[in-house]
Amino acid sequence: MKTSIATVSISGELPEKLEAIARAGFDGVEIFENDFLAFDGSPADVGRMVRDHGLEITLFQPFRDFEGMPETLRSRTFDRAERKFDIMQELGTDLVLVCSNVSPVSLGGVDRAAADFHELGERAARHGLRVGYEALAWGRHINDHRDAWEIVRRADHPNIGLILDSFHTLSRKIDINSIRSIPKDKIFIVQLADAPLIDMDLLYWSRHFRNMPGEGDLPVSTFTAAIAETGYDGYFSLEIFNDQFRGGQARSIAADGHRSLIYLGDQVHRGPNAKSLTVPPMPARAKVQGIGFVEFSADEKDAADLVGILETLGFRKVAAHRTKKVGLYAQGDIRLIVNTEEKGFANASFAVHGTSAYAMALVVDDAKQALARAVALGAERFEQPVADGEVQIPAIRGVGGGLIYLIDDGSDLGRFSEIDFVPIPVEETDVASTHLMHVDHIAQTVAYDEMLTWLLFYTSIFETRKTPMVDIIDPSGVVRSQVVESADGALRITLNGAENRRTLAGHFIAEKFGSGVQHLAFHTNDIFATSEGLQKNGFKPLVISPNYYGDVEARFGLDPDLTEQLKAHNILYDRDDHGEYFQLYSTTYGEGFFFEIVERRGYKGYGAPNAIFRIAALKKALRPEGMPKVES
Ligand SMILES: O=C(O)c1ccc(O)c(O)c1
Ligand SMILES: [Mg+2]
Repeated sequence: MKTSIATVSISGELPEKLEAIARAGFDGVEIFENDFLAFDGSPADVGRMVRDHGLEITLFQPFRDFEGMPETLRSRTFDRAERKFDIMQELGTDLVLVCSNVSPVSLGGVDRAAADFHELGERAARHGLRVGYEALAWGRHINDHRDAWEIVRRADHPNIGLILDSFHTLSRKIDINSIRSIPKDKIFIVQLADAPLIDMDLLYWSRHFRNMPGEGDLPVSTFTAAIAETGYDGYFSLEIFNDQFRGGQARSIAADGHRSLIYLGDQVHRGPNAKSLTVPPMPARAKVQGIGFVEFSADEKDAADLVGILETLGFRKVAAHRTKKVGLYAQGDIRLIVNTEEKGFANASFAVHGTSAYAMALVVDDAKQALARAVALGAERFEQPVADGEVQIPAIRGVGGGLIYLIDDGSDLGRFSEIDFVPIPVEETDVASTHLMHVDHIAQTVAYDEMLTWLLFYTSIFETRKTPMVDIIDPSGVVRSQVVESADGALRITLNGAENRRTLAGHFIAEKFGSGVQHLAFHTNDIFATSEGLQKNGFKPLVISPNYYGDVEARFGLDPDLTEQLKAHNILYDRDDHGEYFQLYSTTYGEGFFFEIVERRGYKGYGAPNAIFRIAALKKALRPEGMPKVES
């Protein structure tokens, strides 16, 4: 496969778009007519600029309202086409996209349209050009690729072919099997776009909500597999009309687009009957076995406070780094690292973001393979000098510039804590046991327009899936929440996208100077026993409004004794088809970081219905005692 993207998919002026597209690694670019019209250079200038970036123009588009025009308008339509042919020759591209006619005056009839295309093919051939026909999902007479294909077939001209666009086919739920019988040389190019499932007018949905393959809910990989089965191995071109992308960062949108195509190619290539698709070789998605550790960067003063909280949570210092000011705290399978080094990446991260959980380690089957896949998908590798004999753990940059370490059990990477750390002998302590077992989930807060970037990042590199987006109501706005999780729950990451800085999540991003881990949730098998241990340790739970408990009792028909217990321990409750969920929160630490403790009795979700109460309580706790509310 070769990769291309339409200029319409990216924000900025044409030169900026091309720079971003080239830098992201695309082979080609579709020139959208409006981008060309708004640019004050000649078509030849544009062509040169594209080629100077090492790109090829895959097509020029769109040419609208061509086929089936009544006689009076027909000859003008052909004249219009001739003018486009001249521009294309100057630009240096041989393909134009004709989308199906939407004009109310256009006439139907497959043979009439085929005759028009035959004639257009003759004219295009004189210029050495080709014409691809695409069925818009809202075309007046032609809105199904099967009908467009029939017209192309009847036009019977070597310079006339078909353009398939996943959005138009999938938005109308057209049978994908119908693609398999199209000869590959009649598919002139394939356009790809995904979209979230929203029930709305097709044209509006298409023009505003498309997103990169893998970011939405359409079966784009099944569509692409059907195309690969024809033997087609040409350009796959992203054509993404998206309001958010138009206003976004050109470089990151382009990078996401390239990642989405490479990931899609890899997925399709791994399936049956698609071996003719040429894709960059890379290891399969990494299966995550668990969270190896979470690392905080802090200065000495903040670290003392943080360690104090960790102790109330029942953690104990179990090892100290051989050469660095780094301590390892553990409980059950949970390992937390507190790094107070005055140099290196952790310190740089502290300087920018303050105390934060800036790194996490994922335990995978093979860390080197996982790293190779991440790098093949455009992730940024991270390395910093290590002392002699210490382990260089493979790492990539993640959310907010933080780190994701990749460790495995098959090499020294899994034993880094034995190699780099000196154990601290177990002492008698008066810290009560709190029965925390493993990290249940890691909650990362990101700017709203980064949500799709990180969803694609995690799902393309690791064996995970994303859950549908849910809206979390914060008293000051909406926070969009979406989960990335592995099937067995070994990796669970909740991504929260904040649209404004008055929400708890938005405040966190503003005060921390960027995205990052906002809370860590630990699992217990007995939340009431945990709560008792926490109380003994002086842990300060987040106090939940008493009104909550009356409602929860009524909603779920809870035994009043249970409600009383929940209330006494400030535990939130939820239930789904699989079971029950219990949640207990800490108050906030610093600018809105907190801990959560959960008990899942079969429950699969994340307590979204409780978020509004939790957020209200956290915001109350964030405000200094007696101070009026500053934000509104
Ligand atoms: O929305 C449109 O008009 C439009 C134009 C050209 C395309 O290739 C397309 O998929 C949609
Ligand atoms: Mg299209």
